[in-house]
Amino acid sequence: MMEKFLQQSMDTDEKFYRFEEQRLKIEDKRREAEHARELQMLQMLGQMLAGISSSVSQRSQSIPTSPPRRANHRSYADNFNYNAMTATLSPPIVIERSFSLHRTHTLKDMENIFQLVRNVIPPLTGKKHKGQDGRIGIVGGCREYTGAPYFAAITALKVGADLSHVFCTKDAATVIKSYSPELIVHPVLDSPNAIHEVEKWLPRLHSVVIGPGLGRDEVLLENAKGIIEKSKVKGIPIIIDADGLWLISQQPSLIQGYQRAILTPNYMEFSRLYEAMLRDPVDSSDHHGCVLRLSQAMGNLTVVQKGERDLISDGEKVLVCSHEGSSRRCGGQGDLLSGSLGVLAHWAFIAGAEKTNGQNPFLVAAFGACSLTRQSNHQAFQKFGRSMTASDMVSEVGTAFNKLFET
Ligand SMILES: NC(=O)C1=CN([C@@H]2O[C@H](COP(=O)(O)OP(=O)(O)OC[C@H]3O[C@@H](n4cnc5c(N)ncnc54)[C@H](OP(=O)(O)O)[C@@H]3O)[C@@H](O)[C@H]2O)[C@@H](O)CC1
Ligand SMILES: Nc1ncnc2c1ncn2[C@@H]1O[C@H](COP(=O)(O)OP(=O)(O)OP(=O)(O)O)[C@@H](O)[C@H]1O
Repeated sequence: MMEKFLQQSMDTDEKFYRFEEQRLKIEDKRREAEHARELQMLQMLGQMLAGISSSVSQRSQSIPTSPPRRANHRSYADNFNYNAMTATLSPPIVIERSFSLHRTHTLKDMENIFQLVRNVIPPLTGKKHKGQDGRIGIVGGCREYTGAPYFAAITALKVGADLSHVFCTKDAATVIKSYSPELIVHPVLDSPNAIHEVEKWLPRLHSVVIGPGLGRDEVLLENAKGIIEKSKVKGIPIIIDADGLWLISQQPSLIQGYQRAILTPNYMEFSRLYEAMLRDPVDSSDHHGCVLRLSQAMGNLTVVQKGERDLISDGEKVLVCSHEGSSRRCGGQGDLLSGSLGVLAHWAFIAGAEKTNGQNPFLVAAFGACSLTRQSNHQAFQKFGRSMTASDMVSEVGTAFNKLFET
């Protein structure tokens, strides 16, 4: 009886995967045709620009053979130099399906990227001092939203950062402190010299996460803008989430071309950004193309489009993370993602090209953070089902991390 049931279940699986494989092949063909069309248009555009001015013509001639220049991933203090033009016209478009629905490829490709994530995790040794494995700053937290910055900051610690700072409004600070004695909370975000107060800490921070629970108050958004500008000058990796993305959709040039930034939009935030940058609505039949185009339009910075499947792109590749989570969609899950990404982005950034096998470290970090969030969700859902909350996910981060990256 049991054998028959298992056989039937395997047959059904087999049929499903065969069907999915066919569907993916058709989808790939359609995308290839679309990319060929895009390349043709880009070439025409390059020719048109060549005729406009000599300086533009020099740039457009060099573009077809050279991919966008990457920021040096080794030192935060290095000067940053990026030519936004190269992103708009960059031709090397490679779609990488890291997690296709075809079983054999799925496991192999997923495993390869997991291995890269494992490579960048710093070893725990007796030789380090406090702070060396990560000092992360979260900019957000106002009267309405105190949970979001807490979730991001505590997740950063649970992933393995040594210190987690929250820069929030005065109102929010006591509340956030009361959630956790582990967090360092600065009640400065609505003070008259907020930017300066945060800037003082920047030399000691390895990455900043801007936006969880920031709200949309004009003064707070203006202060967040100043903090982004100061962080850019210092070359610090910046993760922008939630209301930080609202700010970027109003003023994309604030982060455009800064390749040490990672944007983590949910469905709504992605649509807003896409429309602001591409002047077109999102094409719901081509999610890969949309995330690729948004990343290119932003100057090849890393974009993580969260959803049923997370799509991660740096304008050259698209990674897909469909690691099993659950159907429970309680608020706060994106905050866990941005907090864990703060740490992983720092680790991947300093790890060096040999550890990431030459891959963009921020793609590797984003894949790690998405998988970890989904795994935490999965484990918490197994225990609590419909009553699961973001706090339950936070409790699972440690075991989820061990399961994915340390076994
Ligand atoms: N405990 C706390 O403190 C928490 C605080 N948080 C903080 O809240 C702040 C605001 O963040 P946000 O994401 O709610 O704002 P926003 O972008 O306006 O989106 C809302 C609109 O988008 C829509 N919508 C969303 N997803 C969609 C989808 N997949 N598909 C389709 N539609 C979708 C949805 O539409 P609706 O379903 O209501 O019609 C809704 O209208 C921010 O600071 C954040 O950090 C949270 O982190 C949670 C925990
Ligand atoms: N339909 C889905 N199925 C499975 N996982 C999902 C689904 N939608 C989102 N997720 C996962 O949940 C996490 C957070 O995504 P979500 O879209 O909820 O972010 P958010 O709206 O910014 O969250 P927050 O409530 O913190 O603001 C991501 O890791 C994403 O992969």
